[in-house]
Amino acid sequence: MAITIDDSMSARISPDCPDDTKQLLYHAWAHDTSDLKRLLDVPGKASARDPTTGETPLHAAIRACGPAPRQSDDTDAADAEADDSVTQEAAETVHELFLSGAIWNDVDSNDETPGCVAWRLGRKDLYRLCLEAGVRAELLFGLFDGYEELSSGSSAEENEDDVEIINVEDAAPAEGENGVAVGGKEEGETEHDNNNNNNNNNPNKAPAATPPAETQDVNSEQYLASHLTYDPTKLVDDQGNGVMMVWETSIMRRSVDTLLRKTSSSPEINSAAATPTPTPTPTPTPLAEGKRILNIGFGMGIVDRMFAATTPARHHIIEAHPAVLAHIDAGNTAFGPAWEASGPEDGAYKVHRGRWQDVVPRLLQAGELYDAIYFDTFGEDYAQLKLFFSDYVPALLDHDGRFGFFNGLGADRRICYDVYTKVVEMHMVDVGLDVEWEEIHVDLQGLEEAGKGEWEGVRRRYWTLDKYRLPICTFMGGDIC
Ligand SMILES: C[S@@+](CC[C@H](N)C(=O)[O-])C[C@H]1O[C@@H](n2cnc3c(N)ncnc32)[C@H](O)[C@@H]1O
Repeated sequence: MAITIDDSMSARISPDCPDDTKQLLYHAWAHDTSDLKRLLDVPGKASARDPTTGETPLHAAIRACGPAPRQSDDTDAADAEADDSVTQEAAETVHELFLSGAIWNDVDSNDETPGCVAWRLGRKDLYRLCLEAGVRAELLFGLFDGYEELSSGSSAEENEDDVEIINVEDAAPAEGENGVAVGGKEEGETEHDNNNNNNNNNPNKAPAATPPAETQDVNSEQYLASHLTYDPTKLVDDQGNGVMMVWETSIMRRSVDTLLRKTSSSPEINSAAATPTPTPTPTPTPLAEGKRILNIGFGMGIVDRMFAATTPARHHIIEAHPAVLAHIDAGNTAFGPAWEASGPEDGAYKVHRGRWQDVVPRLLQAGELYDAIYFDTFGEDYAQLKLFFSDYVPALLDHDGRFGFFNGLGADRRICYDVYTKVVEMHMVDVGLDVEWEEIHVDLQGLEEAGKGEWEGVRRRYWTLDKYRLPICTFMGGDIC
């Protein structure tokens, strides 16, 4: 059920808001940039917040614009001009706030970041400013080696104890943005201890926007020591975290099709990731057989069953969790000893036991090279995915091969998903990889509400978006067709 949000000033700036914060919010709301600048004289002020509503100056500046007028032939030219001028003023205020260290992904009491407000109101230019700030902040965190994972922030109540906000300008010669890991998990010792309490270190299964207070970290070590439960529709750990769910089957299908398709037969590849366009359902494409395939993360074996059906020349699977390996050993899957023995030569079909971080160097040493690599782990942060595609993909992938990964980065919130898309693109370029995004529709029926439908028995709704951006990564100058 859609929640109605009251965007009025009286609803957002509470009577008990401290005076200095009130002044900031009023000036931001009025787009009074020059006076606001005067008030932003102390680091941290740009991210002050109303203790009741969580309103920050960024929220106020964006919210004050109201909904964007609908474009129609009857739009009054004078009204359109007036609106342009408001947007322009708001953009200046937002820009100034970012320069002064405003945090792009603080959430208010409606569980909205400033970017979420901009999107809801149809203020695309302001949304873009928030997106760009998020990308800069995340790249900056990367330079500091500070990835934990993109976080969509936490609720205002969780931030009541905010004490100090450090402006990253003090720490690095950047553009004055606050460093914040966007999309995910817990943060290190930064101001975002206060903002990003989403503790799910898993780029694949991204955290929910506002985790329950009892949410605990999911880290790789704990995950790999946890008890797992398989049922016909999902694999969950002993905290109830969804490791893999059957609703993702269509995403696995498209991933395999994209990695192994012989020719590009659909027009749906869309590299303008942050401004996606709807894509038609593709016609089935013929898949290449006899390829050399590496899949990291067995889970429910969904993607491996699809890979296996193409009769690969090599099919290597890396899996680290003892319970998943025991599930395979117990004969519950088609990937036991008989499958391993069925390969075209010794060792061609194999489940490599252990963490990919330990197994992959051995594969490299053995001179393995693959045509298709898929990466979908659990309990790991973005830094691990980045490490994999930066340090290992260039050595493991044949020159015209394709690499893909489960793209759940920041998938609990549109802006985090968009920020991650850009960040991944930039990091891939750094290592000579090109990424194109195929946008596919996700049927959200049964996925709408936490704890219900598909999410019954799963503690966090890690997917909320109706579009999945499927990455297709190739070497630059290569041909994805
Ligand atoms: C999301 S599931 C993979 C689902 C799979 N794509 C499918 O189609 O069913 C993630 C898997 O990665 C495994 N995993 C997590 N960390 C790993 C690591 N460091 N090395 C290898 N496997 C890992 C988990 O145990 C789990 O089986």
